[in-house]
Amino acid sequence: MKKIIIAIDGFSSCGKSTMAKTLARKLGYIYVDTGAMYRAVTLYAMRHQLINETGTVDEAALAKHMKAIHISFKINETTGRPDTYLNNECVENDIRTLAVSQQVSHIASIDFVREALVKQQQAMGKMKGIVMDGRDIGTTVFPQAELKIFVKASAEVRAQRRFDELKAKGMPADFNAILKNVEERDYMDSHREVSPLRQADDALVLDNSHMSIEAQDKWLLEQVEKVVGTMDYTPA
Ligand SMILES: Nc1ncnc2c1ncn2[C@@H]1O[C@H](COP(=O)(O)OP(=O)(O)O)[C@@H](O)[C@H]1O
Ligand SMILES: Nc1ccn([C@@H]2O[C@H](COP(=O)(O)OP(=O)(O)O)[C@@H](O)[C@H]2O)c(=O)n1
Repeated sequence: MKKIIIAIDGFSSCGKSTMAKTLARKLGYIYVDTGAMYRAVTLYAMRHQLINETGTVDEAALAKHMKAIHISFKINETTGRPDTYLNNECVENDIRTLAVSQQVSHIASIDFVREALVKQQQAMGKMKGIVMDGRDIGTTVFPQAELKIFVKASAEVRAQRRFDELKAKGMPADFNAILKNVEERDYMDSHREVSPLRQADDALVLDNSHMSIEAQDKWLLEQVEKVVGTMDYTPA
């Protein structure tokens, strides 16, 4: 069966990874969360004091450290989903904290960081059969992707979803702080010089503000089927 590249981009916390994971499982594709990669580099920079509280990065020092930063994904046997590893340490929860969210867009605006991660992402998609989510997948990583989706939802809806998620995990959560972070990251990600977040010209737009997870999964699968024809997949 023809394998394709599926690029899912959009604003922070709108459900990209939720839909990408489910779709990849249904199709038997590889799933890559590129946000987790930027978050892992950020965690490394924080742990090594390469970024200060206001988001100023010691770029010369970080550049030297880049070769020592190895990011990988391993399937978690309990959740069935990929966990993020930084130099062989599982950092799946550490990279999801608000502290990392508040710093990540600074790290993600640095050209040499993007260059290194984009190279790894492109290598992962060489064989196709991949669903990748992020900010620049349809524009920079895989401009040739056969299917591109751009997801949006109101900032309040997105902050509420993130708040509920952190609460459910028993992690600290403050709605106003999350909303502020979501809005600040949207701005920084859309206004940076290198690969800013923008909708690819040939992307399909999905506003899921008032859409259930089930409905968005169904919609997404329909878009895949339009591209590759009816597929033989295992329903989740
Ligand atoms: N359509 C939806 N309706 C309600 N909640 C959703 C929907 N899609 C995703 N979510 C929830 O929103 C939160 C953020 O989703 P996530 O996939 O992590 O977003 P992103 O990858 O865009 O940052 C998760 O807790 C997820 O379960
Ligand atoms: N392809 C990507 C993915 C993420 N990022 C950066 O990484 C941050 C975290 O991404 P994420 O997808 O984990 O963010 P959430 O939407 O899950 O909150 C984003 O706010 C961007 O600054 C990026 O620049 N390019």
